[in-house]
Amino acid sequence: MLPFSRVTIIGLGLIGSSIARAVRDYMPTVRLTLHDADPAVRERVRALDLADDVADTAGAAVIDADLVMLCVPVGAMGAVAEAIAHDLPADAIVSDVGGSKASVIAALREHLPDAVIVPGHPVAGTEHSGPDAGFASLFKSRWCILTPTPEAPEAAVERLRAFWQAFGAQVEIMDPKHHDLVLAVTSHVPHLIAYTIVGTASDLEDVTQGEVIKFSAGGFRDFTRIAASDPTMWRDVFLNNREAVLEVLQRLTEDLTMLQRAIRWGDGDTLFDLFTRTRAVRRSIVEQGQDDAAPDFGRKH
Ligand SMILES: NC(=O)c1ccc[n+]([C@@H]2O[C@H](COP(=O)([O-])OP(=O)(O)OC[C@H]3O[C@@H](n4cnc5c(N)ncnc54)[C@H](O)[C@@H]3O)[C@@H](O)[C@H]2O)c1
Ligand SMILES: O=C(O)C(=O)C[C@]1(C(=O)O)C=C[C@@H](O)C=C1
Repeated sequence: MLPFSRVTIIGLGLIGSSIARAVRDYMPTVRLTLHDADPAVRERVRALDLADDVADTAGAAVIDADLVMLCVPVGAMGAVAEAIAHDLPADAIVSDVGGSKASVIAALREHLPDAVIVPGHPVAGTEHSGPDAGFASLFKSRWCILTPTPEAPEAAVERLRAFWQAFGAQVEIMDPKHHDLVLAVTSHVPHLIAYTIVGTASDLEDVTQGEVIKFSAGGFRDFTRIAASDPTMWRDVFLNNREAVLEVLQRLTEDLTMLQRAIRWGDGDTLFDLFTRTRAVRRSIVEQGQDDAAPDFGRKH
């Protein structure tokens, strides 16, 4: 049995269009309605034939939905919730895919005080954005974290679990604040480091007359992939997960200072011990089959 029969997706970039494609592939009988605030995106989505209907307003998109999935940048979640509040059916479940959770939950709750809300976050993505970047297999063998509020009925959480599992995702339930701390460590601060190192190298390019970019080796290239990620999405993530990101950054700064001291004083043991420990972390990830660094992240299979 399908968990939902009338799905609406709002926001049709990488994640929204990937979910639309996955619904088409894995749940072909579901009635799928889409909406994006950008008329050019709506036009493109119509041309790609991703849905039964592409609505011009958020309200019209949700009118008969049993699942409404919000796939906009986290800073826009509140505005979308406000835009659908009047037309949302009383028995519809509202979910989202935002990369931070506590502030999104507060924004959704403010505008939809009586709705059933089951927030989520598929931990899967690429550095690309827009409706052409999506692909149906994006969520296969990846985690999707659900962060339901205490008042969310268990049956609603289970329907969301079934929805993501149908796309091949593994579902984990987590407290929203804990989610925000974990993702600050595993995703948000790593992105900030990539943005920083690529920015610094680009500034240094003037000094080295282009050689930093020209002779960039594999390590730097890997950072440039991450640093090409969508500026709006990531601006919103940092503004909306401020506390957890600042906490992790404080710890990182202390560790960097410790490494700086080790290099200054020729303390090779400290460097060697750290690099040995981090190599073991990488090897255990690979052994657990979670290494997806090798494939092309822009893959469309
Ligand atoms: N990109 C990733 O790797 C990734 C992974 C997991 C979760 N997420 C989350 O998914 C969400 C979307 O990210 P994305 O990568 O698909 O972004 P994207 O830039 O590819 O697409 C976002 C879309 O939302 C639309 N939009 C913006 N404001 C809107 C509004 N008020 N009403 C309707 N549409 C609006 C934009 O026009 C755009 O088409 C974000 O919350 C992000 O944190 C992203
Ligand atoms: O692989 C990438 O390009 C990603 O950045 C994906 C990634 C991540 O950091 O793992 C990015 C943001 C998300 O909210 C979830 C997944």
